[in-house]
Amino acid sequence: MSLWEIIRRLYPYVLPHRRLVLFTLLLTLVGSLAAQVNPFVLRYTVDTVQSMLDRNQGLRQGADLLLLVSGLLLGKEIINTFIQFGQKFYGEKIRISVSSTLSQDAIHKILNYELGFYSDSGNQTGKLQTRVDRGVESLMKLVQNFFIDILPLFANAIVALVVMFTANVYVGLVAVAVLPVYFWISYRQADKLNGTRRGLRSLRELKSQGLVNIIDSAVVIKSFVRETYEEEKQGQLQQNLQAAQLETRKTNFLYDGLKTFVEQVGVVFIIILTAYLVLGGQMSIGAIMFHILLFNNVSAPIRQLHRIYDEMNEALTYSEGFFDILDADDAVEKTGPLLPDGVQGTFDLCNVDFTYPSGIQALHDVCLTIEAGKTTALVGLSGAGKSTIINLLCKFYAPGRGRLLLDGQPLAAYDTHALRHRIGLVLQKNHIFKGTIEENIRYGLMDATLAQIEAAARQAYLHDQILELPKGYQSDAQQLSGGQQQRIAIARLFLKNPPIIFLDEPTASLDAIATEQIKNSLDAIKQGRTVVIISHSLAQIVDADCIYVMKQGRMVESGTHEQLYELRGTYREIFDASARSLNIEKLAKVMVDDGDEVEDTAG
Ligand SMILES: Nc1ncnc2c1ncn2[C@@H]1O[C@H](COP(=O)(O)OP(=O)(O)OP(=O)(O)O)[C@@H](O)[C@H]1O
Repeated sequence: MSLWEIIRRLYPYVLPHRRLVLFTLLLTLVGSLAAQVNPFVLRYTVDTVQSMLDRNQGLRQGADLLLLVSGLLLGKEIINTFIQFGQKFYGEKIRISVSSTLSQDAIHKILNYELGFYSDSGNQTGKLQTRVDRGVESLMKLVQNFFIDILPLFANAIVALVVMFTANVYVGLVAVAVLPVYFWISYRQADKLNGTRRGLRSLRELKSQGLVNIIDSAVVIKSFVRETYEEEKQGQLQQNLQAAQLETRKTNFLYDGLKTFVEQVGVVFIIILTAYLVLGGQMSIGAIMFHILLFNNVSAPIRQLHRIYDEMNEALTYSEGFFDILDADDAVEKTGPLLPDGVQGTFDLCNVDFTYPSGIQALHDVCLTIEAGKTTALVGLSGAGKSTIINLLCKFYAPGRGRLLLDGQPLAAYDTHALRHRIGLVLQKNHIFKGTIEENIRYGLMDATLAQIEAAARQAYLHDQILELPKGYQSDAQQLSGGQQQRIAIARLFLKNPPIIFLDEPTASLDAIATEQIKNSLDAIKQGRTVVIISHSLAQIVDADCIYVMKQGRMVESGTHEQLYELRGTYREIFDASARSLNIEKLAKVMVDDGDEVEDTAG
């Protein structure tokens, strides 16, 4: 991305603040004129003092001059303080507003992209976060630099150069002659730092990620007694970091020294030239001070050049990744005009193929019908493609080939948000947001009353457990156990009360008692609704109106439990394996013996 392109992209963001920008520019102009006051005042002072000395005048006659000079310099400083405050404050104001609009735009876009966008290798959670943070940060540095550094410093330099040329063309030429050398050294410095800084940055990221990983995997590290191994890994990183830090410092010291040398050579030339002109009677003695101070105004911005160049490079590097996020228009979720208000909930998949963006083909020529108002179960071994079907039914992804219909209409033709309002989804692992239990359940219906939230929690068999917590519904939801968090997800479903329900292993992380309670609750909510359930637990699926059996992305069998059992195919294989893993024979025997005992006692 070129600098021009960045300016073009930032323009609409800065445009709403045009008055502020104009005001800041005006302040910059006044500031750059004020910056030239010192050289003029000092030249006047030196020349006047010189002429007073020539006339044998002393301190008494010079008092007025001192008063005037002090007044001028202090007055200028007071004005300068206000100007600098204005420049920095308004520059910062523009920067902060532009940065929050940019971040908000990125969030808006990301929220509206389809799921495939997140699973793209460049957009995985951490990477996306880094791209947004780095992009906004580097662009903002550019905006900030422009108003706070680049603009004021360069305005000062240009005004100072003009004054120098007006005073004497040769002096102006000496000042200009130093600039290319200065530019070249700064360019070399920035170029060299660019490489080392990038290395330094990635090492810092690795280091901080390393610490996060240690905390996340503390249990595994400790249980395998790998503390020394992890410490050595971090130690190596630390050493690389130290080397990179030292290299950056070394480069800076070297080039800064060179620049100071060139600047001083410039000062020496200006002193020699001005002294020559003074001795030749072409200038007053005050011109020496005058030219040195003006040259200082010219070289000040160039001293910052490598930093400005460096930050510009950073903006060029990171802004591309950031604007790519804003520009991913083809990833925006597709929607249609059809409102699903009266939908019955009959889904038809005909010859559906589906491949994830990563290239994994999860479904091959799948045909199935999910009947409205009935419970359909999807059964199959891990990775068979069951969750993928739910992903397609929720419109998280679109099928690659084949037809996907809802009530006879293509699913793609439905309004995506309206459709999702009618769907309730409970997964094996549901996200619990940072916040209270009440806030987390409320996610199912944002304007629910506390009574409705409590009722939903009761249906999910969570209410009594919440009341036992010291802060009740205000407790931190992320501190709950896995099973309790699962019940929050189920409470959300009860609160949302949708006509279509997709359950993907809804009771996987619950204990036996909770599983039974939730099963009873879900059985109640299932009545009259379209339900698709995925479960490895037989108890959850044997009652289903229709069971589809999947194997390696293909639909291999379908029917009721009894029909599939008799078929002696894949379903029967899974069923028998489940029965064996549950040790059903022994459990049944215990239950029969227990029953006999009860009968004996009764008899
Ligand atoms: N987001 C994704 N990106 C890429 N591939 C995926 C994604 N989700 C699933 N897959 C792949 O698609 C295939 C089917 O996965 P799916 O989750 O649908 O299986 P499943 O039958 O639900 O399995 P399980 O019972 O373990 O949940 C697997 O090979 C899986 O690796």
